[in-house]
Amino acid sequence: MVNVPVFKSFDERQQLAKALAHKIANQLQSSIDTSGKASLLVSGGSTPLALFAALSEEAIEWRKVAVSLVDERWVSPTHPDSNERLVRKYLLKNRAASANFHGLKNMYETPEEGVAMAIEAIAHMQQPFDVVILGMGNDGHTASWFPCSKEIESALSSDKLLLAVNPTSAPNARISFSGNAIASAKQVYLHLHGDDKLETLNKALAGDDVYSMPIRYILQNKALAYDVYWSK
Ligand SMILES: O=C(O)[C@H](O)[C@@H](O)[C@H](O)[C@H](O)COP(=O)(O)O
Repeated sequence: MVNVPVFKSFDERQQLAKALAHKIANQLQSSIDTSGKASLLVSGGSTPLALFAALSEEAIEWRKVAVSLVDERWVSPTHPDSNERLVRKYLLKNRAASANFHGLKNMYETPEEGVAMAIEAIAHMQQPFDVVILGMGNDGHTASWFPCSKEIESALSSDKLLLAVNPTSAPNARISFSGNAIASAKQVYLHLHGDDKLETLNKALAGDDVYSMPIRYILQNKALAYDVYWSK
């Protein structure tokens, strides 16, 4: 089945946040109604904060939802750069406080040493993942698939769920779900704000080299159900 991505644009971030939160909540609840549970992977960064707040208010059976991160900076969960810290602060509150969060950071010094334990930490989440929320950098990275990293080829070809990535253009070593793991999801949302990200998206759509703009791995995947939600 070839997916025809939907592109939805909004004048206000809040409008996007409410609409996308409602859509995601409905998808999670319908998975719960069918299989008794649901799984959600979220990205970090600055874009998703309003979406997390809106999602946290959605009245679904959050105690049956497993939440983890598309990628994580290999820093303490209390560090300002931690995505776990961001999710605990902005998403896992209100009704979503009862969701089951599975962080990726563990006690190992490096993500290379910690990846096996991180895979164990998310092993019981329902797969394929029901919903994955991706952001994008203006270098065309998504997740931690950084074009500057030496691991970019394995990030997009590995059959492992998670791998360590060491970007040179962004702080912190990271751990990230692989291209295959994300592309197997039932639904992916690419969540973007601002004209700069729209310009980057159009540049990515106009070319085909996935290693220079890894977001293309998602955009070119005809079997993957992904929609783009963008606001000014
Ligand atoms: O850990 C991260 O930073 C994210 O997973 C990363 O892929 C993010 O989505 C983009 O870098 C966009 O970040 P902004 O939303 O801050 O522009």
